[in-house]
Amino acid sequence: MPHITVFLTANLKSFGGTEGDIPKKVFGSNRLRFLIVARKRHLQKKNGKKVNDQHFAMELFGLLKTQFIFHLFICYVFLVSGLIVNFLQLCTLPLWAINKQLARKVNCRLAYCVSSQMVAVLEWWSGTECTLYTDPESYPFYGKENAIVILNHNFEIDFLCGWTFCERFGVLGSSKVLAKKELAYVPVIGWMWYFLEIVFCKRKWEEDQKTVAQSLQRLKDYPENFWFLLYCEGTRFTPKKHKISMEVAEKKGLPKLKYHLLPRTKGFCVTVQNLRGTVTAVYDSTLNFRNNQTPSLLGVLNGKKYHADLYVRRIPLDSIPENEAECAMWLHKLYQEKDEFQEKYSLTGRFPGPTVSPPRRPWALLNWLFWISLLLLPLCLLLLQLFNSGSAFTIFVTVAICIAGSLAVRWMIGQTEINKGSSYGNKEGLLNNNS
Ligand SMILES: CC/C=C\C/C=C\C/C=C\C/C=C\C/C=C\C/C=C\CCC(=O)SCCNC(=O)CCNC(=O)[C@H](O)C(C)(C)COP(=O)(O)OP(=O)(O)OC[C@H]1O[C@@H](n2cnc3c(N)ncnc32)[C@H](O)[C@@H]1OP(=O)(O)O
Ligand SMILES: CCCCCCCCCCCCCCCCCC(=O)OC[C@@H](O)COP(=O)(O)O
Repeated sequence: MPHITVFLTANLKSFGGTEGDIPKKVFGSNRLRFLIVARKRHLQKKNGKKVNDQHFAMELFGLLKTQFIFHLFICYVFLVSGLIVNFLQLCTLPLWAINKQLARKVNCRLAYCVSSQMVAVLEWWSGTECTLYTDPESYPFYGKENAIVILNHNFEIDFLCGWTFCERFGVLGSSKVLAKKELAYVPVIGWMWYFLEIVFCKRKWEEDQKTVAQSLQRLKDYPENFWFLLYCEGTRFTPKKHKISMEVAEKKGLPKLKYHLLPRTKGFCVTVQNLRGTVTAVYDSTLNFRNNQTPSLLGVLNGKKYHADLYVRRIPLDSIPENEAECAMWLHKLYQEKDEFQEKYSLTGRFPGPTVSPPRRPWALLNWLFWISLLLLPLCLLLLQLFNSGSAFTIFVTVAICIAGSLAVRWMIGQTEINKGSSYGNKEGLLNNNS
């Protein structure tokens, strides 16, 4: 109880209360009662109606979610559990030589332990909602076949929304992406991807041509259903990158796009070529957020609720041309259609067709709660022992480790931020550079 009182007092202003709301000589739970009454009065004034206890509890929970201490704890659980998973993945190395398919299955489950934590934070902590616009005839295929997913790349958490859909259709552990090589070095996620056989590229075609094709060939006998995600734009949308890519479009005689960068076609063509016979369809996916929201991972950590709309069209792989030039033109045409969908969304606030909200499954939450309960006790014991020891040196070292850990996670979160993105696509043609 005392810590809640301290917390509420510290946040009195953001709670809408004033110092005058709490009599000076009232302490403990009585002080808490005064604080709650002050907050309820503020909410009542704001909403113009009586505030019930449930509404008040939700408000309080919302405020708790913005507290840095909780973010630190979430990141601690993510980092430590992630490193444990990385270690376990390393232990599966001998298994690859004995039973490759079993090793792959084990690694899918281990990867799920990590990625589903981020999904749990999105779905259960921030309460973000995801609506799927799709043809009911395609729905039964989702999660039951291998597919190439094409997605627009405008949002900092678009990959996380993708993961949420993977989770809801049961392919989260096994799903793949054509990712830039830099991500392979990101602790936890990048290291985990190595064992998931994620396909990496340097975004230099001369070097990627061979390695990407080889990595794709390895997926031919993958033992689990997977979605292979391709961000054909190759980089995240910024006004500068858009302007340059439209100059390229003009030079190539292609129609201009308003909401997308000009797609890079080589990765798509090589993927279709190498996964023919392994995947059965392309899921053309267009993502947007309601009310022009610009979601971020920090927003999600702060408990901010977003509403994602995803429009998915299932296109059988057989209908995509085999010839490379035709395949490239097919992709350009697809992006012109995607641009029209975005235009309609910006005018009407919705995509075409019927909607469905595939339900959240409990597994991501259960996995997260498992790691929280496993790692909370050791943390408490460590902190207790530390402060009981009274050794200034030990306390200093622990604080230094905590600061280093926090900076590492902040750097990882930075990888998702568009303003810290690469300069790829900032310069036309051969002048591209990835730094
Ligand atoms: C039911 C539910 C359905 C769906 C649910 C949704 C999703 C869930 C699915 C799966 C989830 C799984 C995992 C997700 C988890 C995390 C993902 C995280 C992030 C990773 C993402 C990335 O890292 S994106 C970056 C890397 N990927 C790519 O770049 C892919 C696209 N790129 C290519 O294909 C490239 O061709 C390449 C990389 C293979 C090679 O790169 P290079 O630069 O060498 O490209 P090109 O040779 O193509 O470039 C030269 C050609 O491009 C023209 N050009 C030059 N300048 C520009 C410019 N500024 N804009 C556009 N085009 C330009 C140039 O003229 C050349 O043209 P050519 O005609 O000669 O080709
Ligand atoms: C449980 C929740 C804990 C949250 C705290 C932990 C945060 C850890 C975050 C790790 C995130 C690492 C995953 C990286 C995915 C980034 C996807 C992405 O969008 O990459 C950008 C590239 O496509 C293109 O790069 P640019 O050329 O635009 O530059």
